[in-house]
Amino acid sequence: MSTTDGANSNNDREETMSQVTGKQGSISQDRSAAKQSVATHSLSDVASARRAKIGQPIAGSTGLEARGVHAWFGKKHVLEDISMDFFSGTVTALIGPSGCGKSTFIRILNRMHEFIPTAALAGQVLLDGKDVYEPGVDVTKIRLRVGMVFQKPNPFPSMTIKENVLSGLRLAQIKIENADELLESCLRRAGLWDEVKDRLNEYGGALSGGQQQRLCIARSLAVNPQVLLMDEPCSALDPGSTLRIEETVRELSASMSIVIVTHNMQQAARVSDYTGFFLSDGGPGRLIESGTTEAIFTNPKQKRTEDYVSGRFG
Ligand SMILES: Nc1ncnc2c1ncn2[C@@H]1O[C@H](COP(=O)(O)OP(=O)(O)OP(=O)(O)O)[C@@H](O)[C@H]1O
Repeated sequence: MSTTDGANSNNDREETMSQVTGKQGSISQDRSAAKQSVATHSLSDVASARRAKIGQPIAGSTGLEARGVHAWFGKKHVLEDISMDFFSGTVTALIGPSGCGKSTFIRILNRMHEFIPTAALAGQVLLDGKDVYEPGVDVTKIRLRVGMVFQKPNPFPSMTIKENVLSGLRLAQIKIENADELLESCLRRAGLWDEVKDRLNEYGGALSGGQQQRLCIARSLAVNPQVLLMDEPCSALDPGSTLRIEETVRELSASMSIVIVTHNMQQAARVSDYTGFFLSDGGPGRLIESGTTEAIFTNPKQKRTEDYVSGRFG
């Protein structure tokens, strides 16, 4: 189908949005005004959008901001000039074809990129206005405030369910008064309590894949993160477990900022408030467009975004 045919193109976009959300999308008939520059949403846009939906933003937190981020592996430039805002109380999906730098970008957000010996970066990542890459910043504290859930569930196999949830506290040498209360609250927030409350001393490895992933989410929650980064958290899971994790993401987003990398357009549309579309045209990955998820799926400014969300490539 021709992508330059306006009528067909609009029909395709309407179809895409109704496929991914079950709703009819409203399509702008005129794309001539589309800007060629990268669109980013400001913290105030995010805040006001979210305020309208769920009330006041979380006190004491201004969120996470990436400013002009570049990344390299050795001499290979893999990310170019990425700026995005992630406000508390919102979910942002990062989408784009394989290899465009989504995982590298979220690893930069909690200083995991520097684990790789050839990795380098430029730019700023601000957490509540302070650069996490400033000299003297305690990296362990950043990783406690900005937690991460990976593609493959990775509970500690030789630890019980209870030990897994509380393991982050032990590693960070945080002492707490009432471990059992915290254990229950984390497992409840991760949507796993009812399934494991009578099995807390069994090994984490005895759980199903979906349960293991929710155990990993509970483990992240125990150290009370402000931001949760999720790198394709459902790609190894069946559809039922995927929906359960998506419900958990929506529930958790009331109290933190969540950034989720996903190849699943339906998932991006179901769980996120904002979406960023990344693309590499052979060179470094760039943020082609970001905005509200509804705008990205129903009325993208860039043709490449439209082509990607319509499944024409990637
Ligand atoms: N450890 C590494 N060493 C060298 N190059 C790497 C390394 N990790 C990633 N890259 C390269 O960096 C680029 C971005 O990779 P990245 O994994 O961030 O992309 P992605 O969009 O998350 O891909 P996918 O959707 O397949 O997970 C790719 O060209 C990849 O080959």
